[in-house]
Amino acid sequence: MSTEPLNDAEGLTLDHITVRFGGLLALDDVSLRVTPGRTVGIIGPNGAGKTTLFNVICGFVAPQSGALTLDGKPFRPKPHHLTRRGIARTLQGVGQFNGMTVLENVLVGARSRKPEADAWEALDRCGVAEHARALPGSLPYAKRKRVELARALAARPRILMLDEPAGGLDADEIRWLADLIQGAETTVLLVEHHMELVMSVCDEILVLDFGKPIALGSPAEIRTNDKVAEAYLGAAA
Ligand SMILES: Nc1ncnc2c1ncn2[C@@H]1O[C@H](COP(=O)(O)OP(=O)(O)OP(=O)(O)O)[C@@H](O)[C@H]1O
Repeated sequence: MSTEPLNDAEGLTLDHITVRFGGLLALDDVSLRVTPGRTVGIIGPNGAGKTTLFNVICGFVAPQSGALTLDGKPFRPKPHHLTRRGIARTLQGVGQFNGMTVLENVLVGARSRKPEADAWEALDRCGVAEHARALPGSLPYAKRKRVELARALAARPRILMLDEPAGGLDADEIRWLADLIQGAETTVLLVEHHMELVMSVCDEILVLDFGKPIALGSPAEIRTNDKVAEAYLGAAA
């Protein structure tokens, strides 16, 4: 894996990121370039550092060393500025405000001068427009996951970060999700345990193990990588 300094190309780069929580090395010198339009998977066993990596990109966790760039410029992410910078993230689970309707929840994500139009378009795209006036808590789990996706899409992000979007979904819903990701006209960062989904939608996959990047490559390369088999796929088998 390359340890060359990353140049100032378009897109998001993480350059030698290290995060420690006390004595625990959660991310150990992780570099990644996310080129616009690509779908990049981040996989690894439980505790490998995937969520921490997402939290660094979102500004929830500040790395002890390393740097990020966005479109070639230094990027010091702040959670409340993310959508303004073109980044939207779904949360694990469903994470909605229960006192608000589905539409109101999705409007929280919308940022343009026409938030209603963006919210309705996102609801439509996720197949949940008919539930716009419902309270999220009245919907089945899979529909609530779609609402969570719609909330992120309503921001019209350039970079869509999906945190375990397949968790708790059945095979039909996962197929629908795969189609949505493949049809997305944005860069997608995907943290996911569902290997079939990751392998089918990603252009490139970063594998972490105990915070260390152990492989970076196409799905075919990752499938046949011995270190990955040992660290992750073997463990899941
Ligand atoms: N705020 C924190 N304080 C202390 N330790 C933390 C904190 N956040 C994460 N960790 C630890 O850092 C390591 C990486 O955690 P992280 O949640 O990033 O892993 P993950 O790959 O997302 O795991 P999972 O697949 O289970 O979600 C784990 O050992 C975790 O316990």
